[in-house]
Amino acid sequence: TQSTRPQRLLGAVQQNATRGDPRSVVKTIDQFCKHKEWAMNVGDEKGCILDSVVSELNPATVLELGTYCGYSTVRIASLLPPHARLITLEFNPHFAAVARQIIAWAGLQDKVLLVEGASGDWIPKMKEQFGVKTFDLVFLDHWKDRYLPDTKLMEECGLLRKGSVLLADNVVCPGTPDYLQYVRNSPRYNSQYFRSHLEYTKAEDGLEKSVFLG
Ligand SMILES: Nc1ncnc2c1ncn2CCOCCNC(=O)c1cc(-c2ccc(F)cc2)cc(O)c1O
Ligand SMILES: [Mg+2]
Repeated sequence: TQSTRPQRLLGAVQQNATRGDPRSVVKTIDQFCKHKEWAMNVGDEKGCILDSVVSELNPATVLELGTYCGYSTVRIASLLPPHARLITLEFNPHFAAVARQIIAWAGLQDKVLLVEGASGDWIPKMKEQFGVKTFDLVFLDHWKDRYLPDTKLMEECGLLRKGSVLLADNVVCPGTPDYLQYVRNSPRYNSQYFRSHLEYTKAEDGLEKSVFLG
């Protein structure tokens, strides 16, 4: 049977990256996507912005919506303090299977809980299922039309506290206009746009960082 792009990406990691070395996993994926096949990882340019937000925040509890192959999962988890935890939700079981192996190759499986399913189903169950109180950081990188409803759902479920940070990928390309309008106009958020480029291309894209004010 034909291999899929995520499987080819996993193969590249297993052949070229050093086990237990997150930076080499990240570098290998970026090389693959620049020189072999484009894939929808946040990429190295936006990835550096992600790294700086994570490092500045030093979060104890992180939620990632949309794991894909685990590229941003590895970037985030590699910067977390020892007892911090990252919960990442992936809808597509095939993507999840590849991501588990990439996260394990990076040696980060003890910091990461990968949950398969739709964000809308899991967000209301976070507290009871995983003992989460609130998230210090949420990285939104899943279906672009789910950013706004899931943000409202997180508010309603009491998963955000004063100072919680939402960091959203692709707010320009593919674009999340309803989400942007909400976080930029709501008195409950302080929002800031970090201009960048769509991963591995020259097209404009960026990350929106929104601090929940409670
Ligand atoms: N737990 C969950 N609950 C609900 N839904 C979920 C989920 N987990 C996953 N999903 C489903 C969607 O996951 C992937 C979403 N990401 C993208 O679609 C994406 C697309 C591009 C892109 C593509 C083509 C272009 F031409 C230009 C840009 C770039 C990006 O950086 C992207 O992130
Ligand atoms: Mg993205």
